Amino acid sequence: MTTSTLRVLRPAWGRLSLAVLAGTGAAGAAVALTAVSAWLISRAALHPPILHLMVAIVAVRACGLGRGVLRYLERLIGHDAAFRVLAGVRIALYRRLEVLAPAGLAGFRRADLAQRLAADVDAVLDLVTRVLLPYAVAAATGLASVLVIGALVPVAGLALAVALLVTGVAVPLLQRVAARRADGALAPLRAGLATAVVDLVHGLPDLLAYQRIDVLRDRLADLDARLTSASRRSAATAGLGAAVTTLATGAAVLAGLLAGAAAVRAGDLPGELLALVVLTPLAVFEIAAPLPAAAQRYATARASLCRLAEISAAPEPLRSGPESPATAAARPTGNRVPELRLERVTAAWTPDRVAVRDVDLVLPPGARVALTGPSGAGKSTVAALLVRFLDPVAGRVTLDGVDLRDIPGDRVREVVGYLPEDAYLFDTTIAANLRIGRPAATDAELLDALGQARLRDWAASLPDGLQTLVGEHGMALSGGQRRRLALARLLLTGARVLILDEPGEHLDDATARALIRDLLTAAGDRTVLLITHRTAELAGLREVKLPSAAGQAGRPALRSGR
Ligand SMILES: Nc1ncnc2c1ncn2[C@@H]1O[C@H](COP(=O)(O)OP(=O)(O)OP(=O)(O)O)[C@@H](O)[C@H]1O
Repeated sequence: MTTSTLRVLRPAWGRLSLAVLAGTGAAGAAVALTAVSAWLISRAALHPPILHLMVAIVAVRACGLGRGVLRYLERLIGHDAAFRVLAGVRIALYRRLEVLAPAGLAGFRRADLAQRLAADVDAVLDLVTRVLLPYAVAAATGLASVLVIGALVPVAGLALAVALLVTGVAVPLLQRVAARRADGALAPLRAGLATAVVDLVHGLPDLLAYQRIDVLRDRLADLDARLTSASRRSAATAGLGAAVTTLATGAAVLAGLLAGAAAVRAGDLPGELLALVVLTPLAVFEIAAPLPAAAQRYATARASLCRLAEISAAPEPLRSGPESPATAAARPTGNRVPELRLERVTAAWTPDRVAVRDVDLVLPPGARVALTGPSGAGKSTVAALLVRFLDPVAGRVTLDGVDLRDIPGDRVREVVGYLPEDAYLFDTTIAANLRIGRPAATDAELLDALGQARLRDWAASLPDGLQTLVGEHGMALSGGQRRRLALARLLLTGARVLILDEPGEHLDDATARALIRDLLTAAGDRTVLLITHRTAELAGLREVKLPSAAGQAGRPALRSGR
């Protein structure tokens, strides 16, 4: 097991040990049941007084009952431990996502990320219940059985030990060599397939319109073929493992029979113990048989853990650390509208590409500024810098003179609110979507915010009012209603600076103008930075223009907005 695997399991060691103990007890009871039964049948054939058999009869009953009870306990405790490990991994991962999003996740595709968060995390469950527990239980039971059989007939004990080593160690190693690439490729191939399917679902209308569905279908078919081939190779090695295990079982039983019979003939073993020596390996192999499959699952689970480790190892996009008391005291709180500044800021989402270069921008308290520029100039990047989704690689962003890098991101976003271009509406009610802005808001406050975004009459006209469901991505609403609802949510946050990224996008000119007018009115004394490329929306705003991306590369410094 790798150190990262051990680290994942660490929080549940106590419960895992208990589960191993119960599992070993259950497996031991199963083996003992076979062994004692074999002895009992043989001994009974000699018609001894019934009292000579009483202990064995009670032992058979105890083993039969104990096996069920201990097995139940193993399942209960083992799954409890597994779910605790799973919860720990999930929480750690979500905490990491919180730190990384959005800039640190730029290198991950969404469907792939979803696959990592779902299927790869679930692999942890397999690791505990189908790898660790079977191996630990089989090792303990196998060792005890080898010792008992070996004490009776050393050669039979040795044969059992060799057969168990073949099943539990040699076969998995051989399988690993044979299916190394296949097992490791399964998780990434599944993720690739998920990404392609999500692409297909999202792009279906366009592909149908262009009659190019074959493009994605071919890609899906190719991925599917590779996944099938990897699964087939993986299944073939699993089948081979099962065959070798069956052979090893047969060999151990045969060796037990031959060596046992020789021992009986030599007078070294009472005849009634021969059945025990011969049949016990069968019971042991029932416990050892799943080991090759467990080892194979370990290979898949390890690939999944590696994919999770990639998320943990992704570099943090923002400088983190505790906020100093001086910064906490200096940063604006309450209703005061602060000043925001970008000073010669250069920023990049990925190390190889600068998104904005040497940008200066001042947003005095209460300012109304329109940030314009051609597509790709970096307007949304400036917004991301102002809400500390991204830190500059050069220059600095300040809030009332305090460098944003010294203020935790969520504290910045209490003051600076952001309405992204594609503001997300959750598939729930209007009220629940609004309360993301202010969880404790009363219905009256929600209605007030809707009123500021000019949606109050519409909401009042709905049969379910605030409890109306907005549908997936807010699809039950019109484009304008979606934007206004997102604006109402932003207004609820109490942020004193509002960054609005293309709020009129995809709306007709008249609707867009009406929306901008309404939001500027709703903004009151707050600072507003409106990102737009529509000159129709500029009325009454001071314009700050970003040059094109090509222009920034050629001309390093941009001075504007003072
Ligand atoms: N979340 C992100 N992850 C990675 N790169 C990004 C991200 N957002 C923007 N970029 C990159 O930063 C550069 C500037 O893009 P940005 O979206 O800031 O420009 P823009 O002026 O807002 O464009 P548009 O008007 O088309 O929305 C582009 O090269 C873009 O690919």
